[in-house]
Amino acid sequence: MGHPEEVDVIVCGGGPAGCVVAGRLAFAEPNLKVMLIEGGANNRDDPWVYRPGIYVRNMQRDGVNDKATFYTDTMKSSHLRGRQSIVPCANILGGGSSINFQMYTRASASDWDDFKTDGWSAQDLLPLMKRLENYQKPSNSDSHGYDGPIAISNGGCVSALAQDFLRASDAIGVPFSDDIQDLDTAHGSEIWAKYINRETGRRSDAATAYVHSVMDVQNNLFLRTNARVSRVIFEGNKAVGVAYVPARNRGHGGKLMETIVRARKQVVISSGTLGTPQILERSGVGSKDLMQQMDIKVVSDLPGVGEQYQDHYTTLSLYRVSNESFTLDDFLRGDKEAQKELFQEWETAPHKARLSSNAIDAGFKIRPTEEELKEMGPEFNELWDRYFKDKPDKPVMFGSIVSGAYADHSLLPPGKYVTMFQYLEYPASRGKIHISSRNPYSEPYFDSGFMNNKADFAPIRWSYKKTRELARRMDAFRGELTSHHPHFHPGSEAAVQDIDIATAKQMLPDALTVGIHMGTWHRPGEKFDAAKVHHDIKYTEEDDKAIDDWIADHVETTWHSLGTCAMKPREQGGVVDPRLNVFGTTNLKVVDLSICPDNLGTNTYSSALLVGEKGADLIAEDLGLKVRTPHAPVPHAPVPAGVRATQVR
Ligand SMILES: Cc1cc2nc3c(=O)[nH]c(=O)nc-3n(C[C@H](O)[C@H](O)[C@H](O)COP(=O)(O)OP(=O)(O)OC[C@H]3O[C@@H](n4cnc5c(N)ncnc54)[C@H](O)[C@@H]3O)c2cc1C
Repeated sequence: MGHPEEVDVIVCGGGPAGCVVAGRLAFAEPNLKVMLIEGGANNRDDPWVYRPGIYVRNMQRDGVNDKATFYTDTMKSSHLRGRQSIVPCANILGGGSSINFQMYTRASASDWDDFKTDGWSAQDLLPLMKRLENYQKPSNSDSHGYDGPIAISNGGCVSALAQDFLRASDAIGVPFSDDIQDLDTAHGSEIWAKYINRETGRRSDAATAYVHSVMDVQNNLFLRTNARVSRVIFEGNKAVGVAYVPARNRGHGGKLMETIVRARKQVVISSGTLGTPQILERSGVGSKDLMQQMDIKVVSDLPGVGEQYQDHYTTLSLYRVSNESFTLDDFLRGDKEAQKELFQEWETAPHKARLSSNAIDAGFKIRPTEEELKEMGPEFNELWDRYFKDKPDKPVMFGSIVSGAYADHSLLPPGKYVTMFQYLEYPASRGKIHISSRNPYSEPYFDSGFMNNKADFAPIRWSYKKTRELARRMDAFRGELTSHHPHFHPGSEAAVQDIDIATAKQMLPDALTVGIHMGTWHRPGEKFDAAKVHHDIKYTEEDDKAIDDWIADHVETTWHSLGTCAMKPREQGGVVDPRLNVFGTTNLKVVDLSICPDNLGTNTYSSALLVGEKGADLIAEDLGLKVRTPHAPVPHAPVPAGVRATQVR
């Protein structure tokens, strides 16, 4: 069917927030014509999307996999010791939810309250948090929902390493809980839940849940993919449509091939934290000075557009584990037998296959003790007093274990690994993104801002030590992979201990070099025994400096971008009002994570969905409609009516 040239509502960008808005509005009123325009490809029934265990492939950057766009810092950063950071974000229908790691967590109640915006407190948003969930885990918390389109479960399997992690967590003072996503708990560990449907084994992405579901039963939702929105069309200050170009710039004699679609009622920008400010600026909404430099007519002078970029910061350390452990390493490094076994398992019984998991089975949220705070320096302590002290529901760091190396396996020695992820949840550093030209194919000016506030070093240093202590107390622990740890002085107590001799001999029984001695180059590791680990490693000032250098050299995005079009008063640099209207315009809203005025301590898919649900309600209200629940049936994943998903079998 051809596409209409005029519709009622246009949604630009098919990430989680955009899919929720488009799907909810179209389902609310079959006579309302809604168009969703997405820059990437359609994700429908793509096995490289819906099989949960293959997600790391989405981070390949080989020119064939185009499911992600890679934003690189324009300038080298002195805060990263002269390095440029890279932030991949989604370029596919479903946005981040089609390529992300599927880790389910939620923001703390105080995160929403800290927005200090009418209608956006945690209490206001709780019904919407429930509305979006099909929670498939047992829980004592009353904060989850059971009839929504997004499935949350433990996936098809939970590895034994997760239990090992949880026991070791307890040993370092982080207690186990059955649900730390209750909006309150800030110090505890759990079996980490996943956006995977327990009944089908499939990834629970936002396009399948909100868009394909509606397109299966109605014909008022028009989907345009591989189409990049270049700008919003205004009549005066009123948004009346958008122009888009083909996603790939394939010549056309140097001319822009723009197609224009008109919107009778509303234009919604949902192109994500890094995409949305670029569309606004190309449309004349942004800093007046920048518009004038780019020769763009100013529609609304909003200097806050593209500013206050935030993320969470990841460092990761790799540990060796016993040869008996199940990890994804052989599968990931391309071992034919391992791949055949796991893919076949998926084909026969996807709901209980090892691939219907992300292999990230356990994790924790942590806050420092009074003693630990003393070690964390004046910059972090000042932030602590101002930001964390009186908000006991805010964790400082998350940690999680991956059963396998999250790394390029061609660069690793053979063997089995676990990855300890350390995530800084509320960095004090800030970055920015702005267009460098009015041409939609031009690279923007991007400054991730990573580590540009010194307060961010101490909590990452602290959590590196914590996860290291945890790893050493796991029964499966067999050493630390030298290349993925700080470079401590070889004489220091903190010096990294690589694989132990017993495990190395088991792994390579015929090798002539296992155990050779060449001083600090090669030294056989002592046989390891977790039961003998009773004290924490003591770090010197020099060791701490080695950790800080390692952080500057390696810290990267957690792919949780937010904040570049903040919902706050215009005079404070705000871009949208509490109803998500863009200041100085009419019929134009922004609905995605760019609207967050402050950080959210969570893996952000849940928050993007929530912002989408809130945006859908606000637009429905503007149009005199009401969102219908339950939503249209999700393809492959029917939710039996009236029975809690946790009780269905
Ligand atoms: C690699 C990765 C791993 C992650 N892991 C997790 C995880 O495990 N758990 C979790 O909770 N969260 C995770 N996240 C974060 C989560 O997926 C995001 O926070 C969420 O997707 C943000 O939603 P959004 O709607 O704001 O924007 P996005 O998901 O960024 O969606 C924006 C959409 O707009 C499109 N777009 C951009 N520009 C244009 C344009 N000009 N025209 C048309 N379309 C455009 C993009 O292609 C994209 O589809 C991860 C994200 C990534 C990238």
